[in-house]
Amino acid sequence: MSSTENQISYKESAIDERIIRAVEEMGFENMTPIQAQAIPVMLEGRDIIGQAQTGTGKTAAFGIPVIQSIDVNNKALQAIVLCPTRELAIQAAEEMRRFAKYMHGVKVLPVYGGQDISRQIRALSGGTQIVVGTPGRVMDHMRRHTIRTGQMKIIVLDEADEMLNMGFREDIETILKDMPTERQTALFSATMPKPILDITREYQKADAEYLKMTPKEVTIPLVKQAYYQIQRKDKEEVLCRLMDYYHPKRSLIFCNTKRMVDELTEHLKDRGYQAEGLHGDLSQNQRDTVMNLFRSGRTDILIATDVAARGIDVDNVEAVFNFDVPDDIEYYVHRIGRTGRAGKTGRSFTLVVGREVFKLREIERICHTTIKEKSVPSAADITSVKEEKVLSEVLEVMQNKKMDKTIEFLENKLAESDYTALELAAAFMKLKMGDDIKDIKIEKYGPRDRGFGKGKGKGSGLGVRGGEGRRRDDGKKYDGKRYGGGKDRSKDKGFSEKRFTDKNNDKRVRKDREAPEIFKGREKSKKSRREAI
Ligand SMILES: Nc1ncnc2c1ncn2[C@@H]1O[C@H](COP(=O)(O)OP(=O)(O)OP(=O)(O)O)[C@@H](O)[C@H]1O
Ligand SMILES: [Mg+2]
Repeated sequence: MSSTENQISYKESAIDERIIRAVEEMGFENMTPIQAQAIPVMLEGRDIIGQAQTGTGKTAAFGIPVIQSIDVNNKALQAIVLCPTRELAIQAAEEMRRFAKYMHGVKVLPVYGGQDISRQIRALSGGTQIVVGTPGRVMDHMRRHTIRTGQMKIIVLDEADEMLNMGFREDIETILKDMPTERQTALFSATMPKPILDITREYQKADAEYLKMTPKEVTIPLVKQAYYQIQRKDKEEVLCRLMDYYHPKRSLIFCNTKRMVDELTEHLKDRGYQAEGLHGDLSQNQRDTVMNLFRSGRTDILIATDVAARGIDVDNVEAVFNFDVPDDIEYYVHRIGRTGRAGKTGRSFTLVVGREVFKLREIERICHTTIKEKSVPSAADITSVKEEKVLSEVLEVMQNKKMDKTIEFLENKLAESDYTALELAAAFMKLKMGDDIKDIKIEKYGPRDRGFGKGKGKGSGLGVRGGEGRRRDDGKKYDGKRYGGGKDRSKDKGFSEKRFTDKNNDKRVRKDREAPEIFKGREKSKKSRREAI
């Protein structure tokens, strides 16, 4: 992790030595800031809201104290961690199991929709003390009395803002009501929009600690952010050029709809890229297979809807592409946060068509970040990058392989031909480089877009956020009305300016304004778009 002054090692903390042993084996040396601040508070048994940038170790910030709080002699369920997606539940459960490696007798179980329930029931009856699950499936088990909350001590809401926003609010309330009132409630996320922060007060004790580790900049500075102003028809071409130019080790590409994910996956596969798609319409098995392929590196490009935006931690994701500009600012933050994790650097690329540039300006303004406009690499740029790459591979072969026999063979062949050795080398390079890159000219604007995107945008109304139609893990539709306690949603308009600011420090007054022309009609289309995720 990035070094800061006053680093605290795990050894200096009140963490159980068996957990420290496991954590050190995982290669962690010093606590990240959120861990250093949150772990002591949680070990004291106090309620907490932990807000820290993406990839800064929030899982350990709650995972370690949850494990330490378990009474190993008690086989009853003692803690629940709720996550918005199945993939995240599996991931968080796995990380917690690693922390608990030497805490013999602690049992952690992931529980999520789409998985055989009878198998889960058997596992639950075998003395599981910590459940990590999606709200829908946890509720299901509560109804069946296969999860009993009577002896629960801690509940953690990972990606709390997302879960409360997505329409899990009722489920979460039901789960909380079922738990002993003396329980400890912890909420974590990289983003905590103010309306959500207000809601959280209902769930926590009055002395709850709000730890905000996010400086002004909500996005992680380790991610170099760029955008490309292009025409819709060139999106695929530009994406491929960027991948060829930067050739990231592993990439995550986000689209706004399931359909787009499928189309783009096909397109990239046709062009010879190793890509897999992930979205909510796939079966659990398919989702698991795709995630495993990506995690193991057998596929280096994952194309996904926002199901993969929150919390997913895959090593060496060097680039995140927003094939579509996300609808919500939070999603921009979480999507690009799949890279630049645990102190590593990363890049993000956002493809912007026409007036979408105003959305980007809004994101920049609210996140206090800079997204640099860049021009698309030309066919010549990519060719020279490819040439350099092939040449460096060739040089490696020259240094490391015995070539006497091959040289002899080529000498004989050349002697019989009119070709020079240089021509032969050039032909081999061509062969290795594949087809010539089409020299299509990429224009910034189409005839209808001309004149947009120049100068600073006036704001987009992007802060108008809705949960309408967003789909949940269990396939039910989200009920936007639940958000904000069923209040009139129009009141939520424009909270964006304040969403990332500390309540006490926020002196700014938001000028009321209407969404510019371009985003009128957005409300209408939002529902159908969300349903397609
Ligand atoms: N102290 C540490 N030292 C080194 N690596 C760490 C440390 N703590 C956590 N990590 C690693 O950092 C990565 C990111 O951690 P984690 O997934 O918990 O981030 P997060 O804050 O929850 O991010 P997000 O907001 O995206 O969910 C993981 O691979 C984790 O194993
Ligand atoms: Mg996380």
